[in-house]
Amino acid sequence: MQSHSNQKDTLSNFPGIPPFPDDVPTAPLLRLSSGKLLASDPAEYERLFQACTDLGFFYLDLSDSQQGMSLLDDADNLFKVGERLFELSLEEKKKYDFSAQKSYFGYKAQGAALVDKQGNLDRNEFYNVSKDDILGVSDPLPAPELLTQSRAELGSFMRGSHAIVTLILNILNDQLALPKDTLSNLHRRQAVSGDMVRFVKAPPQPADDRRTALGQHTDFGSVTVLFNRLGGLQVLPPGEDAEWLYVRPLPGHAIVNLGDAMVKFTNGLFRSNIHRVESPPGLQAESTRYSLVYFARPEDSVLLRRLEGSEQIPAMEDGQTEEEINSKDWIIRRALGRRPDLVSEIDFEKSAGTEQISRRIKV
Ligand SMILES: O=C(O)CCC(=O)C(=O)O
Ligand SMILES: [Fe+2]
Repeated sequence: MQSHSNQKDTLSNFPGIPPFPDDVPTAPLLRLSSGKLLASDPAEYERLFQACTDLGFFYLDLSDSQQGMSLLDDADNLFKVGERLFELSLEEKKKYDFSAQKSYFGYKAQGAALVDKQGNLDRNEFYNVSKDDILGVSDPLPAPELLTQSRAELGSFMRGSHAIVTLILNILNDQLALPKDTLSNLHRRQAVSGDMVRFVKAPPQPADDRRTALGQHTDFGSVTVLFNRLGGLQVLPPGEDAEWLYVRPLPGHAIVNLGDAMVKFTNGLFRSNIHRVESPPGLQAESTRYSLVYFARPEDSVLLRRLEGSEQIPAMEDGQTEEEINSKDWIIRRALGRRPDLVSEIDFEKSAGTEQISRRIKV
């Protein structure tokens, strides 16, 4: 179905953006096709399962299905909204920082979070928009006028992203031979959850002082759908001597990764890969980096524990215990635990996710 010229288009750079360099090490992510997954192609199902067990990160080609194309259009619209959103004054944006109320939605200024144990601060700003707010599952939070005007675009992007997440969950459910709809029933679109869109902006860094913009972490939830144009995202593959590798942004594709919840549900069968954001490589370092993310998380009350009902999910080992924590508490602990303005003494271990499992290093 895909012509060669189409393949070439998807590999070229984004228009108007300096090229991603050819001489930096990049991660060998599998490229999956949304068209084939939607058409229930068994080989593509198998590749999805592989990607989720090996790396927990993959590209999803959205240019080869109607549903994918429409999500790409929605993402384009929101990139424009994101640029305008961060142009608002810091004073205005800070009105929407709700972290003091233990909410992870709203604004986070640059430098509000630690990137490492040495105390270095982050170099990007976020704005998190709740899916429940936009889709009418919960009451709307106060928001800048621009976001109020963009509710239709946000809703369309959220529905499109949630549909892709549900497709992925249903295929994984099938591959694991879990009882029908086990995974999707933990992620119902109209149920209360931490699902959200994140707008990210990282300004260019001074040439003599380029540092980590977003510290290494695993995502907290289930499935993340990420749109990048400039490089800078890096992943740490499994293993003792692993080195950080860039993820090259591809036009027409989303970057999809699994989060901690999927590791817990499958007792470590699926991976939630450690990643971070550095200054963009090569000529791209001079540009402002924007990204757009949809985070799907389990519904708030879901316990993050091994699922019953699949022979493929490893049994608990003798002496292995599971913490009793639900999705909502997990997200708050992880998300706000590294904010010096909120926590008097930061405990990196306490706010950690599944990094240790992700590294796949036997101790
Ligand atoms: O900006 C990016 O490319 C990645 C952001 C990210 O990893 C996150 O927000 O969790
Ligand atoms: Fe992330």
